Amino acid sequence: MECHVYYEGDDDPKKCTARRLERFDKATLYRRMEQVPYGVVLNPHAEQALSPADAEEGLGTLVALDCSWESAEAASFRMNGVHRALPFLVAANPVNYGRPFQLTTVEALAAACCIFGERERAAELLEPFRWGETFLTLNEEPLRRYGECTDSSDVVAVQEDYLADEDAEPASADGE
Ligand SMILES: C[S@@+](CC[C@H](N)C(=O)[O-])C[C@H]1O[C@@H](n2cnc3c(N)ncnc32)[C@H](O)[C@@H]1O
Repeated sequence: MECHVYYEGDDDPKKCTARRLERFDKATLYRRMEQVPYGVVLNPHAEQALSPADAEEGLGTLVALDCSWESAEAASFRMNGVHRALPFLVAANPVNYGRPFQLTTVEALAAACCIFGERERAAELLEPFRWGETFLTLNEEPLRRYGECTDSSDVVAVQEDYLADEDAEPASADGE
């Protein structure tokens, strides 16, 4: 799976996972939008959830936008391709550990590889990050279940299980 990143460059360069991916030759970064190839665009604002059915649509290419979360509004995702949101998964990076949906660029690319059945590629992307393996272990079950789905509506149905657990947690804590 080829990994491409449109690099906005407005986030802390020391913590930027896309720059580290480029340094380790695991993804290609672009400073100009028109240079970014067509593919499955990982876009948290997309209406449809990513599923194994999208693997062929993207022609073996994944695209992410690396920018700060402040500037990651819907209008920033102008890349050419099939736009998909990742379903419920939690971050393992130290900045957002345990937070659902807001993944780093490398976590998002690795999650998409797993959903497309390319777990080895996911592990390879995460290898330069000390918390990389934790992302795969923390999300092992949902990633496996999403990867077994047929289409986006299946993925959303599986996601409901995890969202229901999230809702239940504060209620049980309060319910003493
Ligand atoms: C907003 S940037 C933040 C990058 C961070 N500065 C870093 O160093 O990795 C994260 C990118 O990963 C992808 N991404 C993260 N969470 C996602 C989700 N829930 N659905 C789809 N794409 C997601 C998007 O391309 C998003 O723009």
